[in-house]
Amino acid sequence: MTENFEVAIIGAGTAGLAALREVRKQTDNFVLINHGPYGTTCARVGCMPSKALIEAASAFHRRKAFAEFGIRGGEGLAMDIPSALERVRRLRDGFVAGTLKATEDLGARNLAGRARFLEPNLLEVGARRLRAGKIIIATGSRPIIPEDWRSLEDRILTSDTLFEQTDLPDKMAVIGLGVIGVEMAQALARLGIEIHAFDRGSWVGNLSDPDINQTAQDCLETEFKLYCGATAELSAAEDKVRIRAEGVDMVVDKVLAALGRRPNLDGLGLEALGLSLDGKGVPPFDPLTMQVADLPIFIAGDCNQRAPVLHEAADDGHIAGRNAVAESPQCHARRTPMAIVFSDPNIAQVGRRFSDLDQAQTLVGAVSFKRSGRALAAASNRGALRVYADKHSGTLLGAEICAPQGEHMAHLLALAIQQNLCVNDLLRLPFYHPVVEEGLRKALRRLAKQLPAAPASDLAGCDAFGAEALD
Ligand SMILES: Cc1cc2nc3c(=O)[nH]c(=O)nc-3n(C[C@H](O)[C@H](O)[C@H](O)COP(=O)(O)OP(=O)(O)OC[C@H]3O[C@@H](n4cnc5c(N)ncnc54)[C@H](O)[C@@H]3O)c2cc1C
Ligand SMILES: NC(=O)c1ccc[n+]([C@@H]2O[C@H](COP(=O)([O-])OP(=O)(O)OC[C@H]3O[C@@H](n4cnc5c(N)ncnc54)[C@H](O)[C@@H]3O)[C@@H](O)[C@H]2O)c1
Repeated sequence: MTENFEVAIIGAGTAGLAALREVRKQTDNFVLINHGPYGTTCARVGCMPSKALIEAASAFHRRKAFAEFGIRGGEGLAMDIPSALERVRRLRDGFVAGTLKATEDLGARNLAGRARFLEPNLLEVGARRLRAGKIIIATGSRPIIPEDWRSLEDRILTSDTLFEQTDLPDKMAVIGLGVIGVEMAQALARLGIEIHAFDRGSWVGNLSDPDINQTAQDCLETEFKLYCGATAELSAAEDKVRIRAEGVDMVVDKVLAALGRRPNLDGLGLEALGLSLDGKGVPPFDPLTMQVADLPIFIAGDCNQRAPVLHEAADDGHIAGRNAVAESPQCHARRTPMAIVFSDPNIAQVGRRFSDLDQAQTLVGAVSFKRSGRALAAASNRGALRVYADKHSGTLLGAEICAPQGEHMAHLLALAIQQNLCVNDLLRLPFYHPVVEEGLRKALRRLAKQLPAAPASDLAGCDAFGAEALD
């Protein structure tokens, strides 16, 4: 017998739950299908446990600046890694419990099982057949592990297993220096583990501006060994792992694989939709409506690979949920792109990527944080930032950042870009003293010098003194 629903949501992660919140406002005739653990990737194995580990590692790392501040005894401090990991899991459990509240009153409308499309409106879950007017795919993604690494079994960790460890070994490799690789390599190094980090490409943290990429590499290299442009070959060495790459032959205890994530779309029966899928198995969809081609199907969150970060997954789910219960799909304006790597210094990207800009039409304002007054006071004076603006109008286009408290400057810039502000508009706004944002202002002033001057009566035209205590 086929059961009938107005809406079926596949996946109870951030995107699926955001969709559920919207669908429930309009109908009770829905079903949520989830295959795998509940609790969302973000809370269970993603944003939250990773940030908890980073905080522990950074707190311990701070001892290295103690002598500079006149604090003695920092060398005598020790890291208790099992306790740090226990705290990560304790916090994680609290975050997961919070997400479970979203499904606790669903009863039979919450179905544990793997969904598979038989037709665009018909799903199979185990022995059950569910027909739904609209279907939302929100199945997330999973870490990529190359097939030939699988024989190394638990010597290969991923973000799915790292936080489950009760202790960590003395020497590890991190392979892949995108977002997870950079965050975790630095955190593990700060916990006291000898880290060797490899990427087959030459970019770290998904940056695309060569100057900021170099700055980021210079900063990270002071804490662990970086091998960029090195494809690592792995093999077993007794109970350890041998790593060979150009000029490298070493044995490590464990490897953290951070090679990217694959969308959980295989096994969903998407071939039943009659669409051509891209190389990652993603069907064509409209990012403004989340609709898949012209089908009564929506695709939200990491599984569509558009912007695999939390707030975008939540927005995707919101749009998909609203459109699944709308008479016809409505377009939604999307937010200014923003990505933050929680390394120290923070690495961030806002607005358009440097690599996507037409360089002939773009002005750049750059600043180093080596002499930032506030960063000097905090002994965190390293990093740089580059802001991009349209050559003719001065409109802010984007920025790439590797700077202390870069996460906050990224938000400020995202706000300005979303409001279509120009360089001088932003320079007219207040900057307090002494804050790291004065560094951003310096970069903006350098941009302003390349644009027609602001009116003399305008505070946007204030010059710098060139002394940390005056600017
Ligand atoms: C280590 C790590 C750190 C991160 N840190 C950050 C951060 O600091 N900031 C940030 O913005 N983002 C971060 N992210 C990214 C963020 O976690 C994701 O973008 C977000 O969680 C994606 O949500 P989602 O709903 O698409 O997927 P998920 O939360 O993974 O939900 C997918 C759900 O679908 C279920 N499912 C899968 N296949 C099927 C199927 N066939 N049938 C039914 N159900 C299925 C899964 O069990 C899961 O419950 C991080 C990710 C990782 C891995
Ligand atoms: N702070 C955050 O917002 C945050 C934190 C963690 C994860 N995430 C999300 O999770 C997603 C996945 O993160 P990720 O770091 O796994 O992927 P990623 O795509 O960011 O980086 C993967 C890296 O692995 C490298 N790589 C791939 N195959 C390789 C190989 N065989 N050998 C060596 N290097 C190889 C790539 O060159 C790339 O630099 C990201 O897209 C991100 O959006 C976000």
